[in-house]
Amino acid sequence: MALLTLPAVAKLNLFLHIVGQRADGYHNLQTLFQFIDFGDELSFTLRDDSEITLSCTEPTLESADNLVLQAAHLLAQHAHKTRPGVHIHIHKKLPFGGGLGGGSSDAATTLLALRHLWQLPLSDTQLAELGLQLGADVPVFVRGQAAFAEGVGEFLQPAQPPCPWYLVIHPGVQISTPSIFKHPDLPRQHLPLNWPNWSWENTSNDCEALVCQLYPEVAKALDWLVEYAPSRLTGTGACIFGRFENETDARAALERMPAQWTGFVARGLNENPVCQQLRQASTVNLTNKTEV
Ligand SMILES: C[C@](O)(CO)[C@H](O)COP(=O)(O)OP(=O)(O)OC[C@H]1O[C@@H](n2ccc(N)nc2=O)[C@H](O)[C@@H]1O
Ligand SMILES: Nc1ncnc2c1ncn2[C@@H]1O[C@H](COP(=O)(O)OP(=O)(O)OP(=O)(O)O)[C@@H](O)[C@H]1O
Repeated sequence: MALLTLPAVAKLNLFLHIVGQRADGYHNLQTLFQFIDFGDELSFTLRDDSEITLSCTEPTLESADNLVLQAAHLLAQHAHKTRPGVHIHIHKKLPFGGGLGGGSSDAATTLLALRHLWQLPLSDTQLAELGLQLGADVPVFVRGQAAFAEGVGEFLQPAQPPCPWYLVIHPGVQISTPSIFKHPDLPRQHLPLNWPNWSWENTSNDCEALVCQLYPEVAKALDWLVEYAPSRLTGTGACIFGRFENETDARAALERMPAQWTGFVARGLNENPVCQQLRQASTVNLTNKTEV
């Protein structure tokens, strides 16, 4: 029986400005992160030995470089030697390489779940610092609040953007984040904005023009979606999202979406639901292995 079953939701970058580049090649960003109520699901079952094992509905992700295994092994370095082992199962629903932060969210949910199950005295700040070693998007999922982020994503200020309905479309291409950040034509000198003075109109995603040029299918999907709602690329793509005032309009657009793309409707969230669920789970009697 799964001891804990927890969500690992997606994020959107409501805007993404590249304001410079560090000496090590990483880019300094200004971005606004919001979660959406759609994502993967992770189940954690304690084992009788000390092994950490993984299964996934997507067989190609069942490997040692899965961010979930990396997160678990990283956290194990901070646990007592007698900590129990754990089997983690990922029910993958998020497209990978989609700019939705699926791998990062899975890693963050793993860090939060294992801190809870292994009862580790690590603060959110310490956990977010560990998460940053796994990926630039992990800290915001660990801290669990919609946020304006600077640096590579580690300097976070909580934010409360409006929570509209979104139609998220995957145009069927996979885009590697490093390939976009390495591209010579990527604009890297956006003038820093003075947070919290932002609006949809005075912001953008600086990767969007380049991604549309390199991947015509993304451009085609954006041209289609923008007829229904203000629309934008998330992260380095390939997913795009349109902002709707209500669910009915978002679902009506989804119904008309050309069949070659996949899409889903989701609500914006300013709190990562895994944090809410773990607060409730803290009352669970671990010795009885109660299911949550
Ligand atoms: C584009 C975003 O999704 C925006 O939220 C993130 O910044 C990307 O986060 P991520 O997928 O967790 O990316 P990481 O695994 O940390 O980095 C992948 C690669 O992208 C490049 N990279 C990433 C983030 C950043 N601020 N500058 C970069 O240049 C680096 O070459 C890095 O090796
Ligand atoms: N648990 C995981 N889920 C998805 N991808 C994973 C996972 N662990 C490792 N990866 C690897 O990470 C790559 C990027 O996946 P991910 O879903 O995080 O991309 P993304 O949505 O573009 O993220 P971002 O917005 O952070 O760039 C995948 O191609 C895959 O090889």
